Amino acid sequence: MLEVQSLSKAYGKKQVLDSLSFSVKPGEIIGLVGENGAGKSSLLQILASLSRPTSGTITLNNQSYKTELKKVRRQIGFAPQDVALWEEFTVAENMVFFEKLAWNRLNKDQLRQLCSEMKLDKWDDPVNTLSGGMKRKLNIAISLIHEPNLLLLDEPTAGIDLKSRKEIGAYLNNLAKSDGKMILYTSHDMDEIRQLCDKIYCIGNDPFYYQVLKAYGENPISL
Ligand SMILES: Nc1ncnc2c1ncn2[C@@H]1O[C@H](COP(=O)(O)OP(=O)(O)OP(=O)(O)O)[C@@H](O)[C@H]1O
Repeated sequence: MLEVQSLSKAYGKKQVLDSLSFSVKPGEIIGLVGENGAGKSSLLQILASLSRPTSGTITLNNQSYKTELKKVRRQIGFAPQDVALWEEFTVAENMVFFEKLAWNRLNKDQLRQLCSEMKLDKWDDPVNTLSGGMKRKLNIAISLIHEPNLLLLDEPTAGIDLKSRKEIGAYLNNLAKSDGKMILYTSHDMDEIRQLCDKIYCIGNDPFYYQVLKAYGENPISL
């Protein structure tokens, strides 16, 4: 379980996140929504342990981000908004490269299987010949190599076609429901969020998203 207590983040004098408290249980998919600049990416970066909060506490499966960071990091998978891949190398070469940086060992067949589960079958193709959606799938596959418990995805479906969205959604749903992974996910697509997520957290001071989701009959939680 991920537990966040009174988490705040300021950049200089600019307060971005103000005393957020929430939790995520195994098997839950949480949608994070909010206007541009509300702080969604800032929150994911803090939860990915790439940035520090100004104040507040976070624990993952009872392990503290402050005192047990090494153990915590092993349990986190993060796919940032910007796709970071070796463009000239093939899908296979990228997977093998990132496997070398991971904590656990997977052989080539297992890495290929990970890509196939994402419906990414271009194993021998250079990344610079892939579509944006395929690159995003590869980014997610890479974030799963070390079998994290907590998966943080920053707009994984931005700018990709409906079929790939559905495939990514189905895959994430399976990861949560079959493997018990905790997934936090940002998107500006309300239909997708409503279909995929168990809970929706609205970040920021603007009540727009909250009101839209209420009008859809959802029960969003304002953080
Ligand atoms: N490293 C930084 N230094 C200073 N300000 C920052 C930094 N990172 C983010 N910010 C500011 O914090 C605010 C929140 O940014 P963030 O990227 O977290 O929002 P977001 O909700 O993810 O936005 P978007 O939907 O556009 O991706 C913005 O005003 C941004 O300019």
